[in-house]
Amino acid sequence: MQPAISVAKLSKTYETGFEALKDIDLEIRHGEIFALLGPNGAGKTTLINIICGIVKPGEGRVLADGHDIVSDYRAARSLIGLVPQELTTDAFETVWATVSFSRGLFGKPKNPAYIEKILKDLSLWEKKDSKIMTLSGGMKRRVMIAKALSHEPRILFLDEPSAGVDVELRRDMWEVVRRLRDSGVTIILTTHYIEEAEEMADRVGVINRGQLVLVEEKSVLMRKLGRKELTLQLQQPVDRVPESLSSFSLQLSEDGGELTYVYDTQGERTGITRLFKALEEEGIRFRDLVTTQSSLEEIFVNLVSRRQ
Ligand SMILES: Nc1ncnc2c1ncn2[C@@H]1O[C@H](COP(=O)(O)OP(=O)(O)OP(=O)(O)O)[C@@H](O)[C@H]1O
Repeated sequence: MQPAISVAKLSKTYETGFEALKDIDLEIRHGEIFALLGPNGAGKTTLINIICGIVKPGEGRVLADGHDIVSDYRAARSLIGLVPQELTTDAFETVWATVSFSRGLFGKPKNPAYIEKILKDLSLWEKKDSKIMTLSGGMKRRVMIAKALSHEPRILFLDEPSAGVDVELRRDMWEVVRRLRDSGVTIILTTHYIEEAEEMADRVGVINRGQLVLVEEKSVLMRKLGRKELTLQLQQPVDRVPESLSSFSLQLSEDGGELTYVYDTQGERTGITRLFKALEEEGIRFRDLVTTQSSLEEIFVNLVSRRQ
């Protein structure tokens, strides 16, 4: 099966000479929620806008379910729905008219039953005859999603879905997005909220200064996050780790004064009790200990700052 989206060697330089994307390779799988994480100005919107045909690509190639987004634009675009960062709806139209009109733009025949379904799924049914300007910000955002879904796309892009949205509504949005994924829609969302990526994504990509610096299963990232380091400051330095402690994969500091042990906080056993017993048997005493744990936030900050 073709990937939902395939991006190969994609670069983009704006007319100002600014290089917004550098040599991006990325494949999005069918049915996944992919979170593209990155600081302001990293290139997230540029990447999404290129895939959705709003910004012209530079070098490279983008396929949507095998269709080239330039040479086979209509086929590619009809597969894609985009919920942009800014709310862009006609304030004087009703919810029903706005969403139906969007469907028409894609040349799709009228399908009131389908429009009814998406409005109900997004809890907008009661508001179908309300003018957009009378809706709350959260409702307006739902309308944006309904518009993006109006032509039955199989791939949905959400650009910063929870920017400027309160915590409650954010949780609501996550629920909506999950339900869409369960119905078979592939979701790509951009965010700079690490919490959002943690909560929602099957895979996470980190983009910084136009480069994709990491793509990883969230579960793998979380396992890395579950790892903790225990550092023991020894009373007496040792010149090597004794043979009897080799099964613990300890790291000895250069001066021999510190031993570091990495363990999994989510594992059934951390091995710490066994380690302490083995140390005692070897006559190795410590005067202090420190534990540290890295968070997704820390991994993210490290990745981003390393490339400043
Ligand atoms: N039309 C344009 N002409 C020149 N530079 C642009 C243009 N559009 C975007 N840029 C620049 O490209 C860089 C990437 O912008 P982009 O909007 O893709 O970032 P982003 O990761 O989506 O950021 P944010 O989280 O702030 O939305 C920014 O430095 C931006 O100023």
